[in-house]
Amino acid sequence: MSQEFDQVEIATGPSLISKLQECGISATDCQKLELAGYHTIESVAFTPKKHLMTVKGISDAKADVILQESSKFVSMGFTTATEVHARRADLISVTTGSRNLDTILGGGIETGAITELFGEFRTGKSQICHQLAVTCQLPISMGGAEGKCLYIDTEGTFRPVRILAVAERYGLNGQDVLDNVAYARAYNADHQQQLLIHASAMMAESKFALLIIDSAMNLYRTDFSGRGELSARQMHLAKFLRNLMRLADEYGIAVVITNQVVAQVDGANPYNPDPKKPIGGNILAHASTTRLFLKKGRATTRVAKIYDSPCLPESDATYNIGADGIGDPIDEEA
Ligand SMILES: Nc1ncnc2c1ncn2[C@@H]1O[C@H](COP(=O)(O)OP(=O)(O)OP(=O)(O)O)[C@@H](O)[C@H]1O
Repeated sequence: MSQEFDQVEIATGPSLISKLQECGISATDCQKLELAGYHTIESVAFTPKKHLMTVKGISDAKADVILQESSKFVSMGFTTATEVHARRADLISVTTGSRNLDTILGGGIETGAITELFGEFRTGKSQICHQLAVTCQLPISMGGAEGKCLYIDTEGTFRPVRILAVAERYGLNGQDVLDNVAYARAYNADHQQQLLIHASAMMAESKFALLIIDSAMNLYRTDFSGRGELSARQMHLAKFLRNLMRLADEYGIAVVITNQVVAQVDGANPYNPDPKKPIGGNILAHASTTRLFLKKGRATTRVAKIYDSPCLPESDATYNIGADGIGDPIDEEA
């Protein structure tokens, strides 16, 4: 099975910013946009004018022309619900490796959206990320999305050997699979943000199907401390999440972020002896399309619960963390 995605032509995907030159936007202006992280016409079309004007060398009048020309390439008006329904039926999902988990997720991890995995330590958040880094490369018929993976690690827990173990399970060439995972370690919240600009440039060049941030909040917890910095932290986080959403929209990739939990002290349910809630507040809650709460189960099993989704019911699934990645509990597999 070939794992070469570089040669894949993106026929219906995003249009490169240089294409704006065909409508009279100068090469220099296209370069300025690229330097500011706008690599596709879609990214420009989805940006508010006031943000475009913050790009060095782009004046009020220029921003107007650029937005006007960009809008000709991107459909941004009304459409019928029938068309939306048909488009959603074609949506590709990436398998988690566990049939139980895929079922409650409506088929797997949705592309073009943000999925948040949150839970205590050792619940398998990073293991699921490693699993998805492989399965996103599978053919669509096998539950994949036929694209590469971009992995941003903020905790230093990325282990290529786990990728190799999962690749072997699916009969893929380990070396090819590793070559299709672009890895970066983020060292602080600014760097984490900056990496998204590189990510956007890479996605414009070749076909990526998945972006992982493991974990999204870790550096925010260390870089911003106390209530005094809460507002600055949330503003920084909001910008980061907006950029993540932009990438999901623009390139149709699946974005998976992991998150930690804290004990819930205020407004806790008296019937729940050990209430936990994800960190990041409302800003993170609203940015994630689907939130999955992971809990420990018996031995190597774990329980996932849909916590918040626009169209999935609240339901539970049990999965297993094995040597070859995520699967269903062993007795069920048999
Ligand atoms: N090679 C392996 N074979 C089987 N199980 C493994 C293997 N490597 C790790 N695990 C299991 O995966 C679990 C850890 O999962 P993971 O690191 O994904 O947790 P996490 O939720 O990301 O935790 P944290 O918040 O600490 O990062 C442990 O229970 C560990 O036993």
